[in-house]
Amino acid sequence: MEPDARDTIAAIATAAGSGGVGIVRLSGPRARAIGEAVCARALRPRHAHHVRFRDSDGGALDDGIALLFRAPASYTGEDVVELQAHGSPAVLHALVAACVARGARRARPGEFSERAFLEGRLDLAQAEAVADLIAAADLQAARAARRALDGVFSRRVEAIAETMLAVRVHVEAAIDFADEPIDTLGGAALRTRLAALDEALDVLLVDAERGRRLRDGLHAVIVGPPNAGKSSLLNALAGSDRAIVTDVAGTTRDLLHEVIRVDGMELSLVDTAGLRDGGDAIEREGMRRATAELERADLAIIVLDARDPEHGRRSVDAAIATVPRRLWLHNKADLLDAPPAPADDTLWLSARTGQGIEALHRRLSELAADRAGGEAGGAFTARTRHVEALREARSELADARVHLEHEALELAAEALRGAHDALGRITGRVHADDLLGHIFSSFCIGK
Ligand SMILES: Nc1nc2c(c(=O)[nH]1)N(C=O)[C@@H](CNc1ccc(C(=O)N[C@@H](CCC(=O)O)C(=O)O)cc1)CN2
Ligand SMILES: Nc1nc2c(ncn2[C@@H]2O[C@H](COP(=O)(O)OP(=O)(O)OP(=O)(O)O)[C@@H](O)[C@H]2O)c(=O)[nH]1
Ligand SMILES: [Mg+2]
Repeated sequence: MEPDARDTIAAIATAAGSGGVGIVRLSGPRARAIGEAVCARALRPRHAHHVRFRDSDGGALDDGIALLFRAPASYTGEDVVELQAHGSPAVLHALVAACVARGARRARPGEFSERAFLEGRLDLAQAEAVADLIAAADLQAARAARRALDGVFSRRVEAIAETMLAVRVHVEAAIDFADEPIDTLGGAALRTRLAALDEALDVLLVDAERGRRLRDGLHAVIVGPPNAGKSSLLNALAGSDRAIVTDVAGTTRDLLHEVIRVDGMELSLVDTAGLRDGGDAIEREGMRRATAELERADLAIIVLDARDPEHGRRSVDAAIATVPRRLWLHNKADLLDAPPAPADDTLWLSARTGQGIEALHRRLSELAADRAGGEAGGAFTARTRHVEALREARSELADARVHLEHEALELAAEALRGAHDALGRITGRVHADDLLGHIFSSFCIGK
């Protein structure tokens, strides 16, 4: 849409509920006219005016501060007016209604940031970082979202995309000289560049996966042999009788999800069916689901019976092979005669008496703090969508390299285009409208 064909949107920008101050924001070509009508006076750009806000009949609604930002120097890149009133929901809703009466439309969720994107003020990953910053549960996640908003992630994507483009141009040019072998057309240089691209993508993918954990928290799967106390542990951590606990081995069959907070971070926990050879059809299906769940786990919490920790170890070891982090718990420590000496990666505890649960919480806190790989690295937040796009880019790039080795230049060009598009989707250079709708509709209204 052309900027001047756009309508003017209005929404409460501050959180729901009462507060000291509440802000109604207008953005669009008529923001100034509507704002000046509500304030019954002219507004000077970037000047704080103390004014009386008026409804459409001229009645006084409140007094407050009005600000005008002229396009393009505003958050959205359009004319923006802020009406900063007392933070009463009744007053703020009436202010929005006063704007609507003068021709504004109520904004959809995320529409201010969507406009900032459409005006080129933010790219898509940065706009997503705005939402991630607002939703950040702890300071670590907030700092990382702030870096993504500053473009730390986007710049790395763009740098790779730029090299990718140069490589595409090279390959497309080589297609025009199809009779020549690629090696006379700078094939060696091309191979070097592709290898470097591959390397850069790999490094970025690792950082983006870390960024996803920063945003989404950790996903932990509780595994172990039947009857070890996995469901009891879930209940102890969740602080409720979420899962059925019995002394029958094979009680849990289906996956059971529960989310807890560890120092602000979301830790999603999944209780699973005990792993063992055999079992009935239902139990075997339960074990299959447990194993599948482990494939997307950041952390395996392994529960063993402290009296016989070797029991069931073989099935457990096989199941957790791909999980990056493990926490070994020897449960039912209350049944041991003598408490064992503490060890680094093993905790002794009792889900029944609660002994050792405190130490487990401390260990989980450390894992929460470590999830970004330490603060030093300038970590940024990322989303599953970004991680998947990077994986796709990497796999297309791998295909391109194989095609190139076989002098299949057209196929190589096609794969490179796929890789380039996948990168473009991260920053929104390449986008489908339904992708935008999907992303911005998950924002809050007024952002
Ligand atoms: N009152 C208020 N506080 C707020 C916001 C807001 O919209 N209103 N923000 C909303 O998210 C955040 C700040 N983000 C903003 C981003 C850009 C511009 C802006 O006017 N940019 C212009 C001018 C730059 C300048 O003078 O420094 C520009 O980029 O051209 C304003 C706020 C947080 N605090
Ligand atoms: N003494 C003692 N008993 C426990 C402890 N934790 C669990 N139990 C008991 O061990 C039995 C099995 O507990 P569950 O939590 O159902 O074990 P599970 O690992 O989920 O078992 P499945 O779902 O069958 O795989 C129950 O009788 C629990 O009460 C503990 O710390 N100490
Ligand atoms: Mg169970």
